[in-house]
Amino acid sequence: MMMKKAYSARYYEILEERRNLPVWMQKEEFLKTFKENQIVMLVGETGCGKTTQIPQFVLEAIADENPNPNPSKWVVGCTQPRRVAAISAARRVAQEMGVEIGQEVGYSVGFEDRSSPQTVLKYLTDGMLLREAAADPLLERYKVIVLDDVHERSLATNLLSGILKKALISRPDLKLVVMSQSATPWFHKDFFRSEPPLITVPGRLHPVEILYTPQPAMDYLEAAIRKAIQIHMCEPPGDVLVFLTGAEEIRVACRRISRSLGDQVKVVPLYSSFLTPAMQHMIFDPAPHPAVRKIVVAEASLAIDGIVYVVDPGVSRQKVYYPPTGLESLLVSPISKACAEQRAGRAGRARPGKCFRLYTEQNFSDLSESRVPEICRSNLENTVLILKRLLGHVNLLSFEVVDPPHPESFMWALNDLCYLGAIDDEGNLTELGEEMSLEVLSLNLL
Ligand SMILES: Nc1ncnc2c1ncn2[C@@H]1O[C@H](COP(=O)(O)OP(=O)(O)OP(=O)(O)O)[C@@H](O)[C@H]1O
Repeated sequence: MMMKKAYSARYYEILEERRNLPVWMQKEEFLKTFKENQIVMLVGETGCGKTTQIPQFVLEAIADENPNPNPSKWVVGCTQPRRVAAISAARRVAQEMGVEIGQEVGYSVGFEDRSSPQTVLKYLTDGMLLREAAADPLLERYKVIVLDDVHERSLATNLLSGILKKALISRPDLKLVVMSQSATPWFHKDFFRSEPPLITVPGRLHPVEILYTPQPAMDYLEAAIRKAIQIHMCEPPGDVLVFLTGAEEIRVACRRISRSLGDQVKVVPLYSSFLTPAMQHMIFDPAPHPAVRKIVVAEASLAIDGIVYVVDPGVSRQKVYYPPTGLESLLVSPISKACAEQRAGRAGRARPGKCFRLYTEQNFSDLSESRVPEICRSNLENTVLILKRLLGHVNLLSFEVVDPPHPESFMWALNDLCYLGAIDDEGNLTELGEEMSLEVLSLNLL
């Protein structure tokens, strides 16, 4: 491949693990499809190897076609809706490729940029790529963009769909890979000029038994802590993944579980502001002894091996918009059925597992089918400010995105911004509008 150097024994060990991931079964099909098309769609279950392997296949395809590539012109950018996923994937892929993080493989999230002129594969949040598009709307420094986890329907990935749609027409040399865990509006044949090929990677999930509570838990934090302890006391060996909604709750739960079970378990918190390299080892490495059970308490999940039990309280912290006040807030809200199924799926990767839902079967049937796109849960005035700042004179009504808001809502947002003095009669940002857009950008996209 591209790093011409002697590899360590660990490199070959990891290579063996990688070759067992489901995406490797379709590597040749992917390489051929990628080489023959400008856009490729890929759908694959959690843990099949999308995030870590596909960008490396892309590097291989580019190297096949360009024997002397110029790193400053053919960077592969892989977006993630969450920081924790971008950092974790970059570190893992650097290890898999036997390179130092920040050199050939890097990441860029929030205020942290671990990339360099040598970087050929950069993991970044979708918000960071959107910011880069402000200065470089055709994304000239990228040869390939891999958009990951588009099923999450984040605002930034949605806005990137409009930017990429234009860039792909202006730059026939730019390529796009869109990856998802399930079918998404990206796959509708009308969004791009022609229908892109779709590669489906079959999962290898074992059956997962779903257990509901007879009554919904009144205090989901308390119920989740008790369930984790009970699983350890009553269930055969196997690691546990507990979903909670934020750093504070995760810290409380970790403390309480550790206090109750002591060194019979290894309790690991997983949230973005706490993802040090040492923490990452604790999350992915098996427990120090087979008799010790690993319990990961997470706000969002990564594909972690060895999980057999999942505790799902049925909620997550989500952006919610309340039109009468125009305010956006992060509220603990019910997840969708699709999200509940993905959470359950985390239990069945290694062997048959169990998912303990801390709510009733009726509560599950009442959940919405899939996640509401973030653009529909956001204050559109903020979205207009972001677009105006990033794209200048863009005609918002002709800016097509995969998950479009109602066209009239754009008009209302523009009217309100004019009324506030953030936009002038020609639709340009005023000085006040520039200031407001800067604030909105840093709050929404970092
Ligand atoms: N940071 C890491 N450290 C160790 N192993 C990892 C790490 N990240 C991923 N892996 C391994 O690679 C496998 C594939 O993970 P990957 O994130 O590529 O899957 P995925 O299909 O993208 O899953 P998802 O859709 O849930 O993101 C995991 O099951 C795990 O074995």
